[in-house]
Amino acid sequence: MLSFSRARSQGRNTRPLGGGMEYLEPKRKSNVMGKIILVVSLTALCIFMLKHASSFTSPTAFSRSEDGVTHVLVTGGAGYIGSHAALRLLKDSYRVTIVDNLSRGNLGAVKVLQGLFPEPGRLQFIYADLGDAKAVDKIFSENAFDAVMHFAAVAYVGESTLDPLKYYHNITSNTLVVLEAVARHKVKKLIYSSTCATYGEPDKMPIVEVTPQVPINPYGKAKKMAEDMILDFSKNSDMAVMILRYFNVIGSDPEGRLGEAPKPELREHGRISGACFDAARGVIPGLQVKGTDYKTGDGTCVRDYIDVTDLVDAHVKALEKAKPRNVGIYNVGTGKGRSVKEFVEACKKATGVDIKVDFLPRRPGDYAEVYSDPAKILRDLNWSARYTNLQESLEVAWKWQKTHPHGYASS
Ligand SMILES: O=c1ccn([C@@H]2O[C@H](COP(=O)(O)OP(=O)(O)O[C@H]3OC[C@@H](O)[C@H](O)[C@H]3O)[C@@H](O)[C@H]2O)c(=O)[nH]1
Repeated sequence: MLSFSRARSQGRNTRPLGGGMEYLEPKRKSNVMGKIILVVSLTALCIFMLKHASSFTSPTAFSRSEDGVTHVLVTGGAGYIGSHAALRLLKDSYRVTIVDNLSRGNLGAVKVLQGLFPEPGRLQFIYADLGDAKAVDKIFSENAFDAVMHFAAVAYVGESTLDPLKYYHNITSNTLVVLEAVARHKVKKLIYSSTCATYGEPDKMPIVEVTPQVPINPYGKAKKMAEDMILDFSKNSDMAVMILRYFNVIGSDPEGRLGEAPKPELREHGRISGACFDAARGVIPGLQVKGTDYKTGDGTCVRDYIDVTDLVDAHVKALEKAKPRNVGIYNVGTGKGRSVKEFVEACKKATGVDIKVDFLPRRPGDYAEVYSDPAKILRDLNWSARYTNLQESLEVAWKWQKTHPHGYASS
């Protein structure tokens, strides 16, 4: 049989096919013998490829874990939390497919990941909207996912009160599309990004997983609806489900590769961390603290700030420990509440900037105080937050912010 090296030495073109195989361009003017050899070689190549189909699939069709590598679909993987999760999964040798419509996420984050993991079969990015059920089904048909981590969602409490239909549609309808695809294609595991906002404003702190969920804003209500859809579906399914209720996520990759880069046009709805950094950089004149008359120690809202590195660690643990026909619901927080005023002081120290602060009336949709009891996740998944120093988490995030004044557009 004609070897590829000999073909090359004869000046003939070859190109990689993946899996260590190459496509051999036929000689233009060959004799009959040459043609026979070529046909035999290509037939042998085809048989070999069919037998080892998973190694030769195109870049838009990754395989399931038959080759020992678990394939995880990360929806919203171009976003802040999704990109950090994808990085962690890739570091842990998972195969990752990111699906994102880039409405809130950044292509720059995907490019960073592609630069870090360029090897074939590690990471693919598919630009698609989860609202497009046909496109989603095609993605599931062309790939074989072992697990889905469903991060993609709009996620600003303030915005949800101003544009509730966007939230109800994006969060519930898109989750339904994902669930239908998961069911049709028999994906074994689902890890869902839920939120402390589903609890609303409970009477008793800290919040445990059985604390009644009485959300008070459209964001929390839509997330609760999505949880309910997943729970109802899971009752007659073999799927392993983990629902993670995040508290307030901060920080960024300690190695400075990824960060939080919200869209500038959404700044008015932005989270406290983004607003603090924008104020420290001088992009906005100062930080607006929204509400000082809450029944809390200093009158500002209390939140439980969880570092994104810890959060993605919880996802990997959830993925590893998810069991068929089982649902795990976990709070992901530090167990410690900090007021907005405390947050601002920590941010001033972390950035070294004496941020100007203005005090404004309450923001609609806000609840006074939430912090988690993280005992259940420690007991079941052996997870606890390690980065619990608020200032240190903000210092790490600030480093990325300073080197990326225009977000990923700076890279
Ligand atoms: O500019 C700002 C932004 C926020 N805040 C205050 O800071 C506190 C935290 O607000 P954020 O918008 O950062 O976060 P929220 O608590 O509203 O929700 C956040 O945590 C739960 C997640 O699931 C949500 O996706 C996330 O947005 C609130 O009291 C808010 O009013 C300000 O005072 N000024």
